Amino acid sequence: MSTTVEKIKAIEDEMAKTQKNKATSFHLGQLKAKLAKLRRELVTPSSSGGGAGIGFDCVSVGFPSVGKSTLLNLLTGTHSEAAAYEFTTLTTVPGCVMYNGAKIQMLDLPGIIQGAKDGKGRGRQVIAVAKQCNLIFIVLDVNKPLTDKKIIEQELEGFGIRINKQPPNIVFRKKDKGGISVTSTVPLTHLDAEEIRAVTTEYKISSADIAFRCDATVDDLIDVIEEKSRRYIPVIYALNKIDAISIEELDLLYRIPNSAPISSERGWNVDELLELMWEKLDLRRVYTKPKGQTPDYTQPVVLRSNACAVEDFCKAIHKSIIDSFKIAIVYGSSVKHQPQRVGLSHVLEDEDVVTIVKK
Ligand SMILES: Nc1nc2c(ncn2[C@@H]2O[C@H](COP(=O)(O)OP(=O)(O)OP(=O)(O)O)[C@@H](O)[C@H]2O)c(=O)[nH]1
Ligand SMILES: [K+]
Ligand SMILES: [Mg+2]
Repeated sequence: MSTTVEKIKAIEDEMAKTQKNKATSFHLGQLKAKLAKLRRELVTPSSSGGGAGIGFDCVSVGFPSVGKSTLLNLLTGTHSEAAAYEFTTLTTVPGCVMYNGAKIQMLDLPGIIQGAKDGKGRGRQVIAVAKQCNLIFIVLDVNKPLTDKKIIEQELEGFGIRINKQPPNIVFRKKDKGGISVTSTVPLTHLDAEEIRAVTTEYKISSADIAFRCDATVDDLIDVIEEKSRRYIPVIYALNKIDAISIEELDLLYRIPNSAPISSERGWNVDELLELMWEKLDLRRVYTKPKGQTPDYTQPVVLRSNACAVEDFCKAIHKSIIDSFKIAIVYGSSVKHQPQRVGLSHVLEDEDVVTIVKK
C-alpha cells in the first residue's frame, strides 16, 4: 500500500503529463477531485495538538530566515530568537500588538519548506496553525527570487487555505434523487459538462442541484464540495529586507497587490504594514457605556465584521448577559437616531457605544 503522500505524488505526475482538451476533461476533473480528497486526508489534524493557533489574529509564514521573527519582535516587542541561520525558530512564539485600541495577537512560526503541504519537514503543523488564524503575513525576502511567493501560496492552497478570495458563488444542493441538474447565470468558459460529471462521480454524488453564479473553474467546484475543509483567509505580503535593495527595485515591488515593502531590521514602513493589517482584519471596536456613566474608551470589545451583532457583543462580555438582556441603547454610525434602542440582532459598527439594559 502506498502512503497518502505517494498517492498525491502519483496523481500530480499524472496531471502534469495530461494535456487539457475535450477528450481528457473527465480524466483531469477526476484527478483533481481525487487530489483534493487525498489532501484533506493528509491535513485533517489529529486529535492531539493543532489547536494552538485558535484565538490568534495574525501569523507569519515564510521560508527560513526571511525575517519572520525579526518582524514579530519589532511589531510586538516580544523576544523571539532571530539569527542568520535557518530554522532558528522551532516552536510557535506568541506576541501581541496594540493597534487602534485593539489588542491583536500574533504568532511567530518556524520556517516552512517547499513540499510542506505534502508532509515535508514540520511544515504541516505550521500551516495547520496558520489555517486557524484570521490573517496571514506571508513574509518574503526581497533579495530572493519572487518565485518564492508562488511556492508559499501553493503550499497554503494545498492545505485548503484560500488567500484573498471569497468562496466561489456556487450553490450546491445535494438531493436524494433526480440526477445532477446544472444551471448557470453566467457563461461557463472554464468548465465543461464532463469535468462536472467527473467531480460529482468521484464524490459519489448522484443527485444534486448545482447553480453557478460565477464563471467557475473545476477547482472552484471542488472547493464548494469540500467547503468544510476550506478556509478563506486574507493575506498580506510583507516584502522584507528592503534596506538591501535599490530604489529602482523598490519601485517594482510596489506593484504587488496586498503587499507592504518593509525592513524589519530597520523598522522601515511598519506603519503601512499595520494599516493594511487593520484593514484586512476588519475589526469593530465597540465601547461599553454603563448606564448613567461615561463610555469606557480604554477597553473596547473587539468584534469581527462577520459576528458583530449586539448578541455577539453581549457574548463577548459574558455569556450570561443574554439571559437578562432587555434592550441595548446604541450611539454611533450603526444607528439613525442618537441614541437608538435596538435588539440582539442589530449589527454594530466600528466605534459604536453600547449600553445594555437588563430585564
Ligand atoms: N538586511 C536585513 N536583514 C534582516 C531583516 N530582517 C531580518 N534580517 C536578518 O535575517 C536573518 C534571519 O532573521 P530571522 O528573523 O531569524 O528570520 P526567520 O524568518 O524568523 O527565520 P527562521 O526562524 O529560521 O525561519 C537575521 O540575520 C536577521 O538579522 C531586514 O529587514 N533587513
Ligand atoms: K533565521
Ligand atoms: Mg524565526
